Amino acid sequence: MTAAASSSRRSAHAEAILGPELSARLPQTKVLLVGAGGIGCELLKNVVLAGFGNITLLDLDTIDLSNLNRQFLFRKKDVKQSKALVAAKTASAFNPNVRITPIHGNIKEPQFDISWFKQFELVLNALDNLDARRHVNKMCLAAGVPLVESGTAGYLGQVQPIIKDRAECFDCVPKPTPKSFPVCTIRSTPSQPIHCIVWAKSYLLPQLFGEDEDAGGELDEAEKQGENAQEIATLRKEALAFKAVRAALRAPADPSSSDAAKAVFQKVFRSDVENLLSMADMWRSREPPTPLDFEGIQAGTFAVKKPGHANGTAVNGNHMNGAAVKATGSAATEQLLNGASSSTSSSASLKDQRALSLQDNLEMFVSSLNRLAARLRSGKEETISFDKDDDDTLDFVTASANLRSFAYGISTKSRWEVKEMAGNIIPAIATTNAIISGLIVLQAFHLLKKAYNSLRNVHVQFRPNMPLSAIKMSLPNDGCGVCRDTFAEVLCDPSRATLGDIVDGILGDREGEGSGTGKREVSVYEDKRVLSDPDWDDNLERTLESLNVTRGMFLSIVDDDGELETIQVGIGMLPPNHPVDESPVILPSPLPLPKKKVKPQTVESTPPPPPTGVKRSAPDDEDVPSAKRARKTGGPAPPFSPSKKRKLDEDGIIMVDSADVDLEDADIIVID
Ligand SMILES: Nc1ncnc2c1ncn2[C@@H]1O[C@H](COP(=O)(O)OP(=O)(O)OP(=O)(O)O)[C@@H](O)[C@H]1O
Ligand SMILES: [Zn+2]
Repeated sequence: MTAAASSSRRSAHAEAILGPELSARLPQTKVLLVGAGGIGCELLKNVVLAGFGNITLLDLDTIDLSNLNRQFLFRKKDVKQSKALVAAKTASAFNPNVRITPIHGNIKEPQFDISWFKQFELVLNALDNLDARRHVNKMCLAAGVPLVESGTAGYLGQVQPIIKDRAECFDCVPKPTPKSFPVCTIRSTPSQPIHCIVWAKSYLLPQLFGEDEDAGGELDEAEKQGENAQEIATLRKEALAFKAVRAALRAPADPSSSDAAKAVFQKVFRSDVENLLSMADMWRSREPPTPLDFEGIQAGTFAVKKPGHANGTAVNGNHMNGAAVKATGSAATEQLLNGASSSTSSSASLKDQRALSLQDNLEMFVSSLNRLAARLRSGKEETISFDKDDDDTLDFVTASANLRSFAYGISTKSRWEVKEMAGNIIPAIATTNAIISGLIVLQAFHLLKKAYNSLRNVHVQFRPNMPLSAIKMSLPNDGCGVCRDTFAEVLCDPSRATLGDIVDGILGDREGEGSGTGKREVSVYEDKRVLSDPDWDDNLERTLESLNVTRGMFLSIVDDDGELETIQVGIGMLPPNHPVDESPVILPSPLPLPKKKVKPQTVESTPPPPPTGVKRSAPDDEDVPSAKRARKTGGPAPPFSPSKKRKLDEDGIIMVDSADVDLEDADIIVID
């Protein structure tokens, strides 16, 4: 058979389904796939077999052994190789006519700017995190390229076509916080195993093995600002106590000694619990905790009441909302006998899945703490953070969480369960990825054909009588702070172009037809940094480079009267042949003309203009004076020190300050 005949037989089915026009276009259609993981591998196979001929595949990661159960373009020999490169190589063999360009990189890198995105007719996302999804959403809006967004979490999945001005963008609907726990639930009144696990992973472990934070300075500041003095005194006492145990963990010691472990134990499972117990009000309507006794547990003479039943938990996966999805946690671990050795049911024979007794947990606590301390003492690591695949940290979190559960009468979890919960693991299901990848391609066809009425938001759901639901597209949210902006691109040399060149250039003089909106009162931001406002123009004469504004970033020009849409100016690079003696700025033509805002209230993103006042000037000694004026967020100080709170936020676990939250209600873990 000739090559031509084989090729026409290969595409016969696709042609029959897609029709001659679309199938003739596909070999030339340039498509970008972002992510070569669970969805990405399936999707790449689909787009190659559907007949797309020019595919760019981008992923920042290398192949892990654990990917092989569902990422079928990879084999064992490929472990540690670039996902993009291996996937491209494997899938190229499915069609000799396809050109796949793999890129091993992060989609947020500056070279992937608006101009770069503009080369594609279509972008398909197969990502696993909100941050990257938000970024691609914005870049596609700015570049005017349609996007198909997707995500799966266990049995659930979603596909969302996004096209500027015609359908909601990824940010039109605020995403629910993945998980949120009131700080005091984690800190003082845990009632579920997950509360103890979060405490061990995101509070205790960083306190002992994370960066040494000068809580003192922050507390001084909080005191000056009139925060509750008693609370600050308690926090100060606690910070000092932690300083002492941190020092003990780092001091040279006999590796077989359990002194440091005992000191930590006495502090967190005894003194802190006793302190809490002394606040009688707290325990009027809930069971008081029991301080634990180190020697008593070791000797088998110490007993706590039997733990109650815990509910299943919620964990967070790569569902596109970043929302937690309820996973049916295994039944509450068996009621444990105090100090007795573990039960030996058949399922418990697997080492990681057995239920751990109080004694087992104490042993694991001491040994893991000593192992972690030895790592610090060896000088190879300065800090240690949680990693589900790091046995020492997993043991420590399992044991600490379970000991806390014992103190609070909560059921405990096996090491296996803790790994799943602390590592935010939802078992990925290859079939869901396959269904979603098929649906992505169907939506991609609608976009290519401009069959906008056929576009659908599709959900794969856990409902046997209706596993798929397809919803007509909603129009963009007028309050969306992302897709309601007006986008433009400026090509410039950041070392020569000033902020004023860009802002004045984009606003234009308004004398000629289509020449911008003219001079008006605006504030300029880069992300959350204020670079100028009507009363503060010092930065306008500075170069973008000196303001740390570089390729790939956006300058947001916000109308101070709040009447016109914000202009988002993407910073791109001058063409290589641009003469050096010419202006270092190429403005878009025509200049962007932002529309009147429908509603002044934005959902999120673009920060509101700061309050204007007297003219301020930037202090001379500051490199980027504007950074100082970044928006302030956050309410009253949480019981964690502010920097600790930030840490927890970054960790993906949001602590809600619960001063005015009803505890019973707030205990609910948010799920999508
Ligand atoms: N900013 C980014 N730039 C490029 N690729 C990204 C970015 N963020 C995530 N990815 C890629 O998106 C893919 C998502 O795939 P998936 O959800 O299957 O995750 P995974 O890392 O392969 O699996 P698991 O998290 O279960 O180990 C990953 O391969 C990841 O490397
Ligand atoms: Zn939007």
